[in-house]
Formats: sequence, structure tokens, C-alpha cells
Amino acid sequence: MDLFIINRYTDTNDDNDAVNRETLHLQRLKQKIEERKKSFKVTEATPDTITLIDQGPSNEQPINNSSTSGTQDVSNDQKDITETEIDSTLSNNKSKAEKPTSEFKVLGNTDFEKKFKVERVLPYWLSHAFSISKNLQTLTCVISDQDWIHSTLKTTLTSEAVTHLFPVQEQVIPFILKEHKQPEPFRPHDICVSAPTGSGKTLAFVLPIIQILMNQLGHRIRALIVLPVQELAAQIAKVFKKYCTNTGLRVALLSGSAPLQKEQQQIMRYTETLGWICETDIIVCTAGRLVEHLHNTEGFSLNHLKFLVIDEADRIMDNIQNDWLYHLEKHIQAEMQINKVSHLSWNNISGLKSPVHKLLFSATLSPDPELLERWGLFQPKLFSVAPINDMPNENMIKKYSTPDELNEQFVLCSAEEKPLIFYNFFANLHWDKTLCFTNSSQSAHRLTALLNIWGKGKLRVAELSASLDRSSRELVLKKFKLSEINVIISTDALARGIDIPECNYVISYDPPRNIKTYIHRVGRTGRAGRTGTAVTIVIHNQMHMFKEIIHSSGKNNIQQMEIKQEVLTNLLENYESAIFETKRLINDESKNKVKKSIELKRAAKPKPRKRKHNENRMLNTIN
Ligand SMILES: Nc1ncnc2c1ncn2[C@@H]1O[C@H](COP(=O)(O)OP(=O)(O)OP(=O)(O)O)[C@@H](O)[C@H]1O
Repeated sequence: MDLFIINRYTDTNDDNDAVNRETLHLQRLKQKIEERKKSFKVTEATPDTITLIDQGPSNEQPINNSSTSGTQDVSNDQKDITETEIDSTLSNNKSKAEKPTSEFKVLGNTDFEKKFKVERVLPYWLSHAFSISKNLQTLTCVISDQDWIHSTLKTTLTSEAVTHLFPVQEQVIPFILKEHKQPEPFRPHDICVSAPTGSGKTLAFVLPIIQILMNQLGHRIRALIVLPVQELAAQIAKVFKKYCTNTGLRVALLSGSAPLQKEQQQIMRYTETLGWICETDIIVCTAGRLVEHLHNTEGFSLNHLKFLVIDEADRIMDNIQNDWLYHLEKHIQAEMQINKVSHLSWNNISGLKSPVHKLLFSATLSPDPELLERWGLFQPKLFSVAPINDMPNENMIKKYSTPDELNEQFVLCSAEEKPLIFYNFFANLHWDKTLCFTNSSQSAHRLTALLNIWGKGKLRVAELSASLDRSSRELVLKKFKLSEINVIISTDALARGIDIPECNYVISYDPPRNIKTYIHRVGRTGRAGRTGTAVTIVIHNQMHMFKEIIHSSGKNNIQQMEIKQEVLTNLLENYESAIFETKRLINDESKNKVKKSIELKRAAKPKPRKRKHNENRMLNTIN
């Protein structure tokens, strides 16, 4: 407590008092330091020092040049030497204390050393990922030679013209199969897979899940595949259905594309004798719809769930729909409680329900421990094309890679030139099968109208955004695949996961807002080893932001595309009239919209209800 002075305010307390007390306290502290130095000298000093000091009359006296206690007559020289020795002894001792020892640190020992800076280090599983090759040109894993792939699956793969496994499939499929070969109490390692867009991640989980489940009897929900949006869920369900041919497995899609009741009938059936019976083995769902079924579908049980696949895992986490993970875990835990064991024995362990094997996939799955923590993964393993290998640098975890076959470019222009640059791709460069991205559905709508008018029927352009219903969106994609539409103008609703193998070009009419959106947009082309070109149109004041986004991902291979001024000047001729026409069209549309909404409101107004004969009589009586 001597180290501190506690000043309390009282009205008699003046400044001088405080100064005096502080001086007194300082003196006392100094004295204590001297006493400590002295005692230290006795216990720790080297024999030489002791000899030297012993020349003095007494060790017990403070060694102080200003000492006035005349009993010790130590010469000045002696004093100097003694002081020097003490200092050197002290500093020796200090350096000794600094040396790391295995001894316990004495608590309360006040040293004012600078604390060590704690470095962020990635967990071992993140810094030592399984490396996946990006090369889709020289494939070595011939499917027909692989004994571990089931013959039924081989037949379907052949019918789909899949002859070789892609690198991500070559690594991940055998790993999952091996993990499930272990005897019961052993639990498989959960996995995270981060591989570029179009590298075949879907089959990397579809094939092993089917192969493991196909040998089991009866229908139970054994695999749950969760996706962020309806279109993706429909796409994955289609792949599952295809590969489940002749396996006896059933697949259900729960995405909200059909009414809830219809989806319920698809997965559960009620019988008098057995109660609720499950009709499916694999459920592909959107996160939001899953929660609805957890709460509202009678008999919906995940008691036999073996696989939980989260595709586009980072996107699902960004936008937690209906708090689905919480509800899902609560549901699974509640069902596990039933099987809870009271004591540890082989019988009990082997009788335990096997835990859910979690598989996370994305092209932009950053190995950020804080984000991944939320999934509660069990001894996870990471498969990545860009392994971090002992580099604890935080920036490394933001690096994403794009396919080698993808040619990435950008065009720098003024805001006025932007539509001309855009039209140039079709009018002069004759780009076909192109997917364009804008940052809003209004912008997508206007651009579609402009391009259709400007192209004078030669260009078939369709819009695809959240403002369209699901069946219209599906129709657009179908027409694009059949080449009935050359250009799709879309919002980011289509940026993730959607597989359009025939897409040759991607244009970002508005630059993406972040690196993940960039990676997914450009990844709609250059898929499955095919070549593709992606161009981002950047106006001058957006260049800084665009550069930052690109550099944050560690990319440096994006080329600037130069377009000659005279090329743009030639396009001006029809541009003015096209703009004029587009404005007129948009105005007409908005007028029609207003008209329609007024009509709808009028139609919805409740008509005055005719009074019944009896009511009239009653009113008359009251009056
Ligand atoms: N082994 C293979 N051989 C040939 N084509 C394949 C193979 N595996 C997958 N494909 C095809 O590659 C395309 C892309 O596959 P997939 O959709 O699984 O990619 P992805 O990695 O999930 O991409 P994204 O990250 O964009 O969702 C699909 O059209 C698929 O049919």
C-alpha cells in the first residue's frame, strides 16, 4: 500500500499539504529502495563484492553518499566502488530475472516490462490444408479405373459424359468414403472445401453421399443439403435426382417453390398402423424453408441424419435466414437427448446415434477461424486450392482464386461512355451467350429495355431479377441454354452457384460491391475447364474502390481493355434515339403500373353490405 497515496478531498485540505505528503512519501520510498539494495547486496552479491563491502565497518548501514550517520567511515573511493558493484550486481540480477526460467512467476511482483505481443496464429487444420489442384486441363483420375466408385454411379456418370474426376472430387470423395468406413464409435472429421467456381464441388458431395446411403434400408432423412436461394436448391436437387437413378434413394426439394402442404406430402405420409412415415432420404432445401418444416411438419425427424451439407456456406452465414442453424441444432440435440446414456460403457457407446457429418463448400470460404467457429465443426479438415501453409498473416485468409481458364479484364470509361462501351461488346465484338450484372433490379430492367430497342430485334435480351417470379426466371434460363436468348441482364440473385455451362462472357455493368460478389459473378463463365471472359466496366470515380477490392483478394492478373474512341463515336448514331425510346417505354410502364394499382385498390374496397331483413327490423325497433 506504500506505493500509493490516496488523496481524499476535505475542505481543509489545501494544495501545500498534498505536496508535503507526496514529498514525504517519496522520501520513504527512496529509503526503502536503499534498504532493499543493501539486503540484496548481502544475499546475492558475489564473493568479491562481499569482500569489498566487508572492508566497510558494517553491512547493516545504508550505503549512501549523503549519509550523515558518522559511525561508518567509508572512504569516497570505497563508496564509489561499492555503489558500482551494487549496481552491477543489481543489473546482473535483473538480466538473470529476464531470462525465461521454468520457475513459477511470483504474483504481485511489480515489474513494468512491456508485455509480449500475442501473435494471431491459425489453427493447425487451417494452416495445413489438403491442397487441391486448379488444373482442369490434364485430368488423371479415370472414373472407369476407380474400384471404389459404385458401378451404378459409374453408369450414371458415363451417361452424363463424365469420364474423369475433377481434382476437388478426386480428393474429397475418397476422403468422405474413408471416414465413413470407420467402425461406429469413431466419428468422421468434418470438412471445409474451398475451390474455385465451376471446379465441380457439387459432385464432390453428391457422389459420396449417394454411395454411402444407397446400401441402407428404408426411407429416413439421412442427408440434408442447405442452400441460400431457391434456384440453387432446385439445381442441386436436380443433380441429386439424376445420380440417385437406380439407387433406391429418394430426393425431396423443400425451397418454397411449392406450397408448404405439398412439400409436406412429398416427405411424410401418415398410416394408421405406423403413424408418420418418412418418404425421402435426401432433402435439398433453402435455410428459411427448413425452419418452417422443423416447426410445422408433423413427423419431421432428423433422428437419422448422417450428413449436413452447407453449400455456399459463407453466403448462408452472411444472411442467416430465420436463424436456421440455431433451430436445426436445437432440433438435432432434442432428438439426441432421447438416446442420452447415463454411464460410459462399450454397449452404450456403440448404441449411440452417430453424429452428423458436416460438409461445408464454397468458392469463397475464407479460412477465418472466428467465422468457422460458429459451425461447431468436429476435428475439421480443410481442402483448398490456396493452402495457407503456416502463414499466419491475417490477410492471407481473404485470398480467393478464380479458374485458370478465366480471362479477367476491366474497361475504364466516363459515365457517358458506359452504355456505348456496353453495346460495343455486342455490336462490334459480337459477343454471344453473355451474362450481365447490374447492382439493382431497376437498372437491370432499364438496361434490358435499352438493349432490346438498340439491337432492333437482332439481339435477344432478357431480364432476370428478384422482381420476376420463379417460373419466369426458370423460363429465361431455359431459353438462354437453348440459345433463344443471347443476353441475360441480372442482379446478383444469379451471381452465386448457378451453373450455366454455355455462358461465354460475363459483363459487370456496375462493378461489384465486394470481392466475394466479384468472384462469384465472374465465375459464371470459365467453368468446368472451358474458357470464358469476364469484363468489369468501371467509371473513373469507381476505379479506386475497384482496385481496392481486387487487391484485397491478392489478384494482380486483371488486364485493362482498351477501346478506341472512334469505335464509340460510330455507335452514337442510334444511341440517342434508343435512349429516347427507352425513356418513353419506362414512363409508359410506370404510368400503367400506377393505373393498375389504383384499379386494384378500388376493386379491393369493401362494398357496403346489404342489411338483412331481420337486421332492418331490429334497427327499426331500437329507433
Ligand atoms: N468430373 C467432371 N467432368 C466433367 N464435367 C464436370 C465434372 N464435374 C462437374 N462437372 C461439370 O462442371 C460444372 C460445374 O460444376 P459445379 O456446379 O459443381 O461447380 P461448383 O464448383 O459448384 O461451382 P460454383 O462454386 O460456381 O457453385 C457443371 O456443369 C458440372 O456438370
